[in-house]
Amino acid sequence: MRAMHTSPENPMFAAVVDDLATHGWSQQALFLPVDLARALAVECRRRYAEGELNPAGVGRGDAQEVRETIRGDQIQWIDPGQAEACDQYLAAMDQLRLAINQGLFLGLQDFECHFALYPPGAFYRRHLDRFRDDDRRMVSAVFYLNEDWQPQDGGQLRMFLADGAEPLVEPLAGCLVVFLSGEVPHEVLPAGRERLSLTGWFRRRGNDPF
Ligand SMILES: O=C(O)CCC(=O)C(=O)O
Ligand SMILES: [Fe+2]
Repeated sequence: MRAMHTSPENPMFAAVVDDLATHGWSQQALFLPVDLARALAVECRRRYAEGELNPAGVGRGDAQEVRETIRGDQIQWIDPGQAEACDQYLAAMDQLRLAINQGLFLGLQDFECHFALYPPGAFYRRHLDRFRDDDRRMVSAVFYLNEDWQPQDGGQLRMFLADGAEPLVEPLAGCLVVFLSGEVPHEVLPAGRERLSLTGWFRRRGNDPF
């Protein structure tokens, strides 16, 4: 990846920070090169074909359960050192984490993220990304991997903003959406074709002394 995309001076990072501060969300149409989105899509499809993705759950810890009437995506958490494309993505997101900390003083400590694959017809009903018993998730970030996505393919992300606006985002390859996890309810509309993304959360340190 070219240095431009991970430099803290990247004007796109400044735009994300500014948008988060003023509107609670941000959309960057070409946050990372489409080549990287393509490599991530290949990696996601490979893992799906090998049976590594699992139906996503709702809730947290022992209370977690699969409920396809709420969400129908299949996910796999990613770790560093598994694939070059994933590592490039994680490096970019770490730079973004530092930029957000510099601009908004959120004290973001880490970033957790998973591949998500919505088979045709899958959706995710309106929800907030923060758990009742765990408020470490501060900022949600979704990076889309779908080339040639058409509006009639559905699968848009709809956000419900405090001012009543309900912006829709097409899940187009290279696009990043970032929003405040505890403040922006959102939903994924039914996707007419397979829809791929990387969904993640910047988290602050927990209160737990361990
Ligand atoms: O894929 C998206 O557009 C959003 C996914 C989402 O809301 C989630 O995984 O919590
Ligand atoms: Fe969400």
